Amino acid sequence: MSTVVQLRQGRRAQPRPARLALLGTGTVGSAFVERYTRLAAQGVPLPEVAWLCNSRTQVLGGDDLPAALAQARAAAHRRAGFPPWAEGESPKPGDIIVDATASETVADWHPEWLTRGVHVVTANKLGTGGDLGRAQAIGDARAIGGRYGDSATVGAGLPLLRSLRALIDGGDRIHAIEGVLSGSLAWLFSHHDCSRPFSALVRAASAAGYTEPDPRVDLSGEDVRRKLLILARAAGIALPAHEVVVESLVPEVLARAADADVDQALTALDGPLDARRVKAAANGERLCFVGRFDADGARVGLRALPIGHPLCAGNGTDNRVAIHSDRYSAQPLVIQGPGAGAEVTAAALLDDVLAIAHAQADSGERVGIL
Ligand SMILES: NC(=O)C1=CN([C@@H]2O[C@H](COP(=O)(O)OP(=O)(O)OC[C@H]3O[C@@H](n4cnc5c(N)ncnc54)[C@H](O)[C@@H]3O)[C@@H](O)[C@H]2O)C=CC1
Ligand SMILES: N[C@@H](CC=O)C(=O)O
Repeated sequence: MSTVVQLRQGRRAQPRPARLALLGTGTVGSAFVERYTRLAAQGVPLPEVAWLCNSRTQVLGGDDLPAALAQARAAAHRRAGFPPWAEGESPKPGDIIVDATASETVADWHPEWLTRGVHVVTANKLGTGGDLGRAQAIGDARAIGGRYGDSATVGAGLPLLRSLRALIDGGDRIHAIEGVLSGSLAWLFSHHDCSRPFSALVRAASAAGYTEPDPRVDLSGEDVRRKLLILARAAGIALPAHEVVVESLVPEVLARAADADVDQALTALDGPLDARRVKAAANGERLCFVGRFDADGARVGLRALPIGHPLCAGNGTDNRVAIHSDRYSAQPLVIQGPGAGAEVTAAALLDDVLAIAHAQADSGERVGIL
């Protein structure tokens, strides 16, 4: 074999390093950068962060990620136009998009990126927890294209989706899933003793990074609906969003408030929820926000449960979820642990990034080592 042929073959075999783009530099995106920086300093091999983007700007990653993050977060508000990441270089097959936004626009891109062989790792639940058509497009695209890391979308990385998929891969059918799926609502109802207004607790949960960017998404049951849809669809049930019966906690005046007025309008929660708390306590019950699907349908709402009820056993932001399947029919498989917070969510995103990087290395695909 001539030297030229050897050189050409050598070049072809050399994979281009995978690059990572972080979309979203808010609570979760910032925790992602913090954890990434810490892991990199520990010598964990990670794909290079090439870009950081938010709704206002796109900046290059480079060697000093915290500085790039600060630059992105300081960018001025922009009124209109394409999202900044849509105006720059397109990701290539093997690159990894980390979606730490709550954006419908970004979720709409998930199937497109996957089809192009770009991997998607997401904390944004709208991809598979929103419109059924989009969730199915993601399912089709991940079967032929990039990998989809969704650990952060349910339980903020608790091994829920992973366990569910392992049961299904092992031949089990899923009969029902029921549980406390909202970390912020779990925290709120475990702290709600009427000594402080419920609205003050909501502000505290928001400041701690447990709520969605708009806390009404949690309080309306919408966030739990999304998680229930993600679980049901992962179990093979093509459940449309409108078939989940949702009991919202949001009074009309809060639901209609403009974004700037939400904080003030939160006080509309105080009277009705104090009344429900007092009634439940008088009956020896505790308030729990529960989601459930089974053969009879799917339902999300606030329930008053006996204090010793297994779903009431968690603390703080704990999610507690029971999976009933063929092998777990007499007693369900129960998974419990912190289900909200920027650090656990960022850890779940990085777990998925690392799993993709390892799979790339194993299969000889593009792999980037920092
Ligand atoms: N806080 C938690 O415990 C958990 C949060 N999540 C999810 O993480 C996601 C992010 O939440 P937070 O960080 O609290 O939100 P945030 O509001 O603090 O940050 C959102 C970021 O997305 C950016 N963004 C919005 N539209 C964009 C677009 N079109 N293109 C690029 N960037 C865009 C914003 O500029 C901002 O930087 C949400 O989808 C949430 O549901 C998931 C699991 C747990
Ligand atoms: N707002 C969510 C955060 C995690 O998904 C919750 O309260 O559980």
